[in-house]
Amino acid sequence: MSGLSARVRVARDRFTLDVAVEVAAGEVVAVLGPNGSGKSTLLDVLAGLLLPDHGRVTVDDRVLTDTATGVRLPPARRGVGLLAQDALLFPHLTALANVAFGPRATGARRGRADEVARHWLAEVGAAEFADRKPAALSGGQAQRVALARALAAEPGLLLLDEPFAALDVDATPVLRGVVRRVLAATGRTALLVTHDPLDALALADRVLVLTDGRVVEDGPTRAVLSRPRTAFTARVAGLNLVSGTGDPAGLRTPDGTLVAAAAGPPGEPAVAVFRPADVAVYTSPAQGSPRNVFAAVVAALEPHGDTVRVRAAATPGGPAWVTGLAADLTPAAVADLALEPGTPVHLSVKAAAVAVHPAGTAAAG
Ligand SMILES: Nc1ncnc2c1ncn2[C@@H]1O[C@H](COP(=O)(O)OP(=O)(O)OP(=O)(O)O)[C@@H](O)[C@H]1O
Repeated sequence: MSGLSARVRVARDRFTLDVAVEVAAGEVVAVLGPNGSGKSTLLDVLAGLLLPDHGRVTVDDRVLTDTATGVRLPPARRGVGLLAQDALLFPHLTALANVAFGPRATGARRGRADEVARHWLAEVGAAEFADRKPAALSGGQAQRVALARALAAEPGLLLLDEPFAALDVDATPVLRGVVRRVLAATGRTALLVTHDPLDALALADRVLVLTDGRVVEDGPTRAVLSRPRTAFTARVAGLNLVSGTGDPAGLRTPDGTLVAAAAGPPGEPAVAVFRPADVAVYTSPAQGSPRNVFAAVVAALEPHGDTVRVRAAATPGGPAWVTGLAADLTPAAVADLALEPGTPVHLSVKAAAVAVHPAGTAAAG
């Protein structure tokens, strides 16, 4: 098929990556996953830096790796471009020469290579930096040049490995906008590894979630992030998620707790999802309209924009699914309640704020 088709198995002592990944021509797929889930291992295999134990990787029907037939094209001959966290430009070359390097290496004459480089520098809004060396570029400017360099090689597959992770907060949205525009304009097939759900929402058509070397979620970006099936996806999407079984009154957890909500799919695996902003925190049990109240202890207090995100942990002997739930409070409320790690609390969320979705078998994550 055109685009990327990869079946990859890499076995290590305590970790096995075993995935099949298809990215249609022109599609952008984001790969999310906890630390150690295998994202870098997957990218290394696609880039040709790591030979899988078993696997086959094709881009636009060209075989790049095939362990069955012994094919292993080296990184430079795969037609796979990489934009990493750091720009990794040649320090002694100008931005123009950095971008022209790829076309030169594949045989273009100097004048033609410079022309191609100027085109791509203009595409990423970096034309004015053409004569500067990397030391005279900001992080965001250097990343633009690195993106131009990756695109100048006309890669059949573009790998974006946490491309904004090393940038200032101000530079990230600007570069994200540049990447978005360029991906749309050039129709590149791309795989994006990121920790930021905003990157996935802004750039990717589809999201894959890796956990322990397996794909546990795969679907359109918005659907996966707004209807997460695993606790990890819910966490990155900034949502609370509780797994259990659908019930006419909401969701029943394995320990028998009812999470009240509009009806769930009766008897089927399901997840209850609610936003941290909809969770109230009390130091004594709350009363009132139909609401859920879960006993917990404060695990951590994290700054989160204008609010404080209260991370909860299970009470001793209490149900484990409470661990990781989040509530967003104002700093004043945190002070009023005298919350600190270890404080026993009650988390309260109205049934109307809880959505129950059918879940795949990965719901326990
Ligand atoms: N060179 C290596 N040799 C042995 N084990 C490794 C090596 N590189 C990674 N691992 C292990 O393989 C597993 C997957 O690691 P990988 O770096 O692919 O995860 P990741 O999802 O990219 O994580 P992160 O988000 O932290 O970058 C981990 O258990 C890791 O400790």
